[in-house]
Amino acid sequence: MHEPLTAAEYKAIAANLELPTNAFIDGAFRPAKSGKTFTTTNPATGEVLAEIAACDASDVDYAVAKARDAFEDGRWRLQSPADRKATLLKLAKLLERNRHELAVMESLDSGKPVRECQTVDVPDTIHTIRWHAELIDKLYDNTNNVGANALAMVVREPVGVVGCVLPWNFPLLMLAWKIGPALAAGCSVIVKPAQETTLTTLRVAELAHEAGIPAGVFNVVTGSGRDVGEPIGLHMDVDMVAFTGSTPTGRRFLRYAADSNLKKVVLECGGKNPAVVLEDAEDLDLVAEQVVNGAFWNMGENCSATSRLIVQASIKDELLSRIGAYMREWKTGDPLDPENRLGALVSKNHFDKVKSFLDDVKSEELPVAFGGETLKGAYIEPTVVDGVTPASRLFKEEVFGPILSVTTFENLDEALALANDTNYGLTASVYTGSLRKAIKLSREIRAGLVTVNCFGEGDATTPFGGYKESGFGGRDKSIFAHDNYCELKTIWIDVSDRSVDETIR
Ligand SMILES: NC(=O)C1=CN([C@@H]2O[C@H](COP(=O)(O)OP(=O)(O)OC[C@H]3O[C@@H](n4cnc5c(N)ncnc54)[C@H](O)[C@@H]3O)[C@@H](O)[C@H]2O)C=CC1
Ligand code: BAL
Repeated sequence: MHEPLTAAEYKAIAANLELPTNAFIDGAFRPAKSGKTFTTTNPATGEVLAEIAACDASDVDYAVAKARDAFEDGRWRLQSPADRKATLLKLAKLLERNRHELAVMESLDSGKPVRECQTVDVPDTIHTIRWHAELIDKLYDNTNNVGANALAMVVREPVGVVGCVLPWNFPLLMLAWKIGPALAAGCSVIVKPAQETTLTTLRVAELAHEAGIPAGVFNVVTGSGRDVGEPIGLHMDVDMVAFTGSTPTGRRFLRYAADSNLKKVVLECGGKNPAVVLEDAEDLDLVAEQVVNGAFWNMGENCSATSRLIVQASIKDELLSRIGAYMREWKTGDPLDPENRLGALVSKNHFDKVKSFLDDVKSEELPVAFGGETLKGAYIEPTVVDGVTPASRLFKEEVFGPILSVTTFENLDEALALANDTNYGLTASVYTGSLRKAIKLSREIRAGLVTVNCFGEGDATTPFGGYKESGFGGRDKSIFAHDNYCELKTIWIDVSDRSVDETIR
């Protein structure tokens, strides 16, 4: 069902797309109150795609008021679990019906290869919504064993109005990671997509309305971080913010919460993720394939991207030659051509940031093993840089682009020290044929997700999020994500003899 189409078929869909341009509040598309707009462009061509409503604090206030009304009157949260589940499953079906349109819209707006949008982003988005829908009527509240004199219940209640502030690298999927559990829990949401990638979020809101999610429950307020993100963060009537993006902006949300109503904050931020390859790794072809996938999937615009290859010195040359062979399969070019595995970077600004790392590589005279050049437009060749030491900016800072650094080690302790030599702690991969070493490294690397002899983000059942400056307050995905969007309430009822009516006794 999610097989890619041909380039000609994708281009035909692109030519006939109707693009949403207004915010979606209280069940309807609405322009910004100010009437202002911003331009969204296709980063692969520079072509203008649409003028989108540039909302501000007054639109946020309106959306929060509508979301609060919806929450308080219970039009969603008080529906039976079976009814909410049915509506979210209907949304999953509508996403499936519109899968080609969504894949093309995502590709045009972000520069992502349509092949990835079609085979990864859209199906994973649908699966995420479905997984959280299916969870709704399978959760039980607790009755605790507190003895004969009391009845103690611990029940989950939806946290309330949730601001979901999203990044541009996986617009559909990050939307699903937030709204899946939030809507399943019974919350109302105000989604703020990244300005670079607004289109698919608006389309999903429209489909959610068609599926039967009541007005006011799923709102999208479009605009900049300053004009929309900040007012959400500072709002006194927003109960929680779920954020994915950079660590500096994540820090701001903690400040906003401290300066307003102590709203709950869950942050999923950056990474500087190592792949540690030991000389006893059993299959170097598999390692090369996984490292290339980890480093260059989504142009490296991925918080979980493998960005530091930490390899035992004795096998470095052999591994690099196999990595080079796999890289030949990763063609860069027109995102609407399903032959291409890398598309354009998301914007000229971001291209300039990633290019600055290539400029550093040149000025530090680091050996470039593969790639290293920019291509016409916002494209950067997949690049592998050898001989990188912990002193280099490339070893320390998140690149968020297709550049992999290579550093060697001699023994396990050195490997572990290099892997942990970062302020981040999101993901790591370990490649070894020794179970003992795999367990030692996966337990001692300080990261929220460690994959052994593979690269990936787990599936819908496993939590995703980071240690250290990669995350705060909770995890995305899995039943743990559902818990983020719930408050726990204890109800303690005295059932001791003294409370029993004498006439009944
Ligand atoms: N998943 C991740 O870990 C992501 C990491 N990044 C990293 O961040 C770098 C910068 O990318 P940006 O798009 O600037 O990320 P960002 O963290 O600034 O943006 C993420 C979201 O926060 C909003 N935002 C920005 N400034 C805000 C503010 N002052 N108050 C409230 N909301 C605000 C944005 O509009 C967007 O919706 C990238 O180069 C990459 O290194 C970017 C996107 C995703
Ligand atoms: N890879 C999914 C999470 C992120 O990049 O933000």
